[in-house]
Amino acid sequence: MTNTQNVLIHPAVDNGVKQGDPSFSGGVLTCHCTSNPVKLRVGAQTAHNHVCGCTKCWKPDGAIFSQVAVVSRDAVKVVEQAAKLEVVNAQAPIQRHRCRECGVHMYGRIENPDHPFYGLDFVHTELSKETGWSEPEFAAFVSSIIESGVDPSRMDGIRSRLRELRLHPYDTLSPPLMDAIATHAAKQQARPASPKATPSASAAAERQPAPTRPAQAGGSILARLMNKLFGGGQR
Ligand SMILES: N[C@@H](CCC(=O)N[C@@H](CS)C(=O)NCC(=O)O)C(=O)O
Ligand SMILES: [Zn+2]
Repeated sequence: MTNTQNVLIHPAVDNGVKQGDPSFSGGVLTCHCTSNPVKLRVGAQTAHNHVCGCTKCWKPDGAIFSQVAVVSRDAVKVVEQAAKLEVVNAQAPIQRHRCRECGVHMYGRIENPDHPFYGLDFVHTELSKETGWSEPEFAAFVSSIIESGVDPSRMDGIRSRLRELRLHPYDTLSPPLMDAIATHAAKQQARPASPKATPSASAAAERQPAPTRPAQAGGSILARLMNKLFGGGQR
């Protein structure tokens, strides 16, 4: 059995995941500057909170995962020191606004209205003193921690620890989020997500070799959408 002792994920979960309060309605996130910190008011409960192993999400010192949740962009407002914020990468699908002094990411915004998650901002609720934020539910982009320098031999222990914490490890996003992305892709393709085959059509399909799709520049619509969603490796 894999030893999960001494496996640290993120300070918010290392001592057990603390359940959120469904009636919680928001709070203020503060950057790490000791003077004139940036403050962000998030006026709603978050959703889809998770730990993320990707190299792009902000992590506190020493953590191998970030903790990140989504909230409606309408609920997010910078209330102090907005001038200290800069966008990490304006080309990335998620435009992460960080404090240029302490480096903490205050919020990530999707500006592309065609993105499946348009309308949602990404926030790190550990930056708030308030308790009751929605709890992390799963672990995303787990294999990506190797890109940050984690030795691949540690992956079994890390995945076991995540399971112990009931943060199911996925190498992309959770099934509900991947389903939302695929549903968006299917709609963009202007065909129903689950076309109903008539009995005669499916019998005919069994007799016929599978039709080959015309080659599309950049691959399938889902592949292109995934590229648009997660970017092409730029930081
Ligand atoms: N393996 C890549 C994965 C990066 C990635 O796709 N991150 C996801 C989860 S945060 C994403 O949505 N990226 C979009 C973006 O960074 O704008 C890495 O670790 O850098
Ligand atoms: Zn991430």
